[in-house]
Amino acid sequence: MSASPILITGGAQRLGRHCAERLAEDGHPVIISYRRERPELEVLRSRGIVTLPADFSSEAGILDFIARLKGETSSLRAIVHNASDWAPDSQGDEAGAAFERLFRIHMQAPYIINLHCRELLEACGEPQRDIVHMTDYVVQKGSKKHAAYAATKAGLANLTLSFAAMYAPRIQVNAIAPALIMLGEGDDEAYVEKAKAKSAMGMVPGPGVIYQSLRYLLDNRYVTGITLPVDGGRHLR
Ligand SMILES: NC(=O)C1=CN([C@@H]2O[C@H](COP(=O)(O)OP(=O)(O)OC[C@H]3O[C@@H](n4cnc5c(N)ncnc54)[C@H](OP(=O)(O)O)[C@@H]3O)[C@@H](O)[C@H]2O)C=CC1
Ligand SMILES: Nc1nc2c(c(=O)[nH]1)N=C([C@H](O)[C@@H](O)CO)CN2
Repeated sequence: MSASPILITGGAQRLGRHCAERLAEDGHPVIISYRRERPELEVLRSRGIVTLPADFSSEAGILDFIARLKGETSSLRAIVHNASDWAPDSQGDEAGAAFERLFRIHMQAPYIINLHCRELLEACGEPQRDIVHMTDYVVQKGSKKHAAYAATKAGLANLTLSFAAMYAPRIQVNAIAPALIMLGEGDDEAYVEKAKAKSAMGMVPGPGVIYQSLRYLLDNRYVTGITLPVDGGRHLR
């Protein structure tokens, strides 16, 4: 029986792309979702990674993606809910719609996909099946500038507990809570120094530390319902 694919949502760039490429190098079939077509997707396709368009900002978009995913595969080894929008808080009339959009991406999409795709994970004939939620260190402390982002990631963190209890023992459900892993294109030197100083390790590690953490969860038969901090010791500062 051929191996079941691993799905990474939002896998066209940065952490998701890194993990997709490393998983493919490790011999796993990989499916990613993306929202915007771009040249980098051809590189992923050339490496045998299946790319499916998805926009999780509406329930219809979530359900449309699930239908196409089920047309692509009859089983899944794992689902990594990585898609995310680090949007700063909107002010005024925009605030409600912006909050709702982050709720859909960070909470409703993982929730509906986990419910509708349980059957794909159950159909996997391999010894282990996993769901991994990408949350964030700020779940623990909130954020003055990204309150809606932090709150919806906190909701995703709580869904980890519920789905771990619901799906045990056949499916393990865990979260990874990064802090600063990769910089954004517009980050200037002052921002970098300030951001690095927030953790005890004082560094910007890059996406390899996330793949190491994902690998740990995918390879460990006895871990479920946990959140793995990958934050350089933010709590120590
Ligand atoms: N980078 C970091 O330092 C940190 C990251 N994290 C978390 O780790 C994960 C990966 O981070 P990172 O790689 O920086 O993520 P990105 O900000 O690069 O976002 C990942 C992908 O999410 C997709 N996405 C955004 N909105 C939607 C939507 N409405 N529907 C479908 N897909 C959407 C984007 O797709 P497209 O590009 O195709 O539009 C994007 O490629 C995220 O969950 C993030 O919150 C947490 C803390 C720190
Ligand atoms: N979807 C995203 N979420 C987050 C990002 C990002 O680039 N995309 N970046 C961060 C920052 O690195 C933050 O951790 C710095 O303190 C948080 N979430």
